[in-house]
Parts: sequence; structure tokens; C-alpha cells
Amino acid sequence: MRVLVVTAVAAESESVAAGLTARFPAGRSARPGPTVMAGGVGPAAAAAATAAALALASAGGTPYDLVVSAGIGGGFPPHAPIGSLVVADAIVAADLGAETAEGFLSVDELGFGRTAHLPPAALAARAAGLTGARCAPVLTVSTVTGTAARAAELSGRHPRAAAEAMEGFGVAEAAAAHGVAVLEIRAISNAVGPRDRAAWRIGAALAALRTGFEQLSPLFEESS
Ligand SMILES: O=C(O)c1cccc(C(=O)CC[C@H]2O[C@@H](n3cnc4c(=O)[nH]cnc43)[C@H](O)[C@@H]2O)c1
Repeated sequence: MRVLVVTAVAAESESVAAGLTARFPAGRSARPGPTVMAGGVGPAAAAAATAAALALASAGGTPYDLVVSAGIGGGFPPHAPIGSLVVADAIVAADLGAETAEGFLSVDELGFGRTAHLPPAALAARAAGLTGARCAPVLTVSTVTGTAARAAELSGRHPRAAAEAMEGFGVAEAAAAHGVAVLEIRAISNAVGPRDRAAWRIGAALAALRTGFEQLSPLFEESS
């Protein structure tokens, strides 16, 4: 099985690749390790980059079997503290829909789309078990939450959500279009809530991401 890992930015890809190096040393592994790429920030960039990579691999006769959306993310207190990991049991487009006087309506409530992708439950549970991550819904948003009111609104609509980030749903849409399974794993850099960029702990989250992928390596080896 071939694995594609999609992050938003290069710093995240480098952490993922560093975590994978022990099990998959460059050029010295019997089996090819996961391919890691930075696809850009936000669901549209992530979907375009993922779809292109999946199509190229397919056309070349070496299709991927699993796509992993990975990177840092915001954690919903108290579910996901800074430095912890979350593996998605649902990848949810939290702001795809319509605002109405009665509240937000998702595209599936509107009847013209889908709002969530479900990773294979056993695979998500195994990934969470290997890494000590919480297994819970991860929200995809196009705008980083920056107020307590918005955080409360999202938590109200998605009470089990442990994290938000900006790419998972885009990666999952591309994977679904190609019939490929998807996972999402987030290392928490900040709390979802009032914007306080100075409080983001990006270094700690990137270190957790690296350790997480080191711990996930056996899963990818089984699957490679
Ligand atoms: O400035 C840096 O050194 C740096 C290093 C790695 C990553 C970044 C990013 O800004 C990544 C943006 C990426 O992070 C996700 N993210 C993180 N926290 C949140 C959040 O609270 N809400 C939504 N998304 C979040 C997101 O997926 C972005 O693509 C900077």
C-alpha cells in the first residue's frame, strides 16, 4: 500500500518527514515510505494539490491507497491541550453552508453536498492507539477561529470536536474522488478561541507532529 501525507506548509512536511526517517531512511528502505508534500493553506489548495498528486500517481501506474492530512491545528479546550495529538474519526467542513436567521445550515442540510468524511474507523483507532492521540472529529474551517463566541458556536454545533484546522476536508474530498482512504492527524499549537498569536506554540506542535509520525511508522510499514 502506498501512502501520501499532505501538509499545508513546508515546516509541517519537514517534521513529518523527520518522524518517518527512522523507519524509512532515504534510499535505504526495502519498501518505499510515505510521500510527504506541502499542498498549501486552506481546503481549496489542499484539495487541488492532493487531487493532482493522486491523479499523477494513478496515471503512472503507482496509485496511492491512503492519504493522510497532517499538520498543526487549534485544540478545543479541554479536549485537546497544546502539544497533544488528535486523530480524526470524522473530517467535518464546519463552515460550508449558509447562514440563516435561524442559524447555520450545512450543505447536507441544504441538500446539495456533503459535510463530513469518515476515515476507516479501525485505521483511525490504530493510529490514535500508536500515538496516544485523542480520536475525535476535526473541523475544517476557511477562517481561523478568533473569538470566544465563534468557538462556542462551533463547539455547540460539534460538541465532540477536539480540533480545527484548514485542510482536512479538502484532502478528504480529493481522496474520495479517487476512491482512496483518508486519515487526518493534528498536533495542537494553540487553543481555539480569542486570537492570541503570541500564545501559539508552533515549535511544541511541530515536535509532537514529528514524534507522532515516528510512532505511526509501523502502521505505514504494515501498509507499504
Ligand atoms: O510560522 C511558522 O513557523 C509556522 C510553522 C508551521 C506552520 C505554520 C502555520 O501557520 C500553519 C497554518 C496551518 O495551521 C493550521 N492551524 C493551526 N492552528 C489553527 C487554528 O486554530 N485554526 C485553524 N487552523 C489552524 C491550519 O491548518 C493552517 O493551515 C506556521
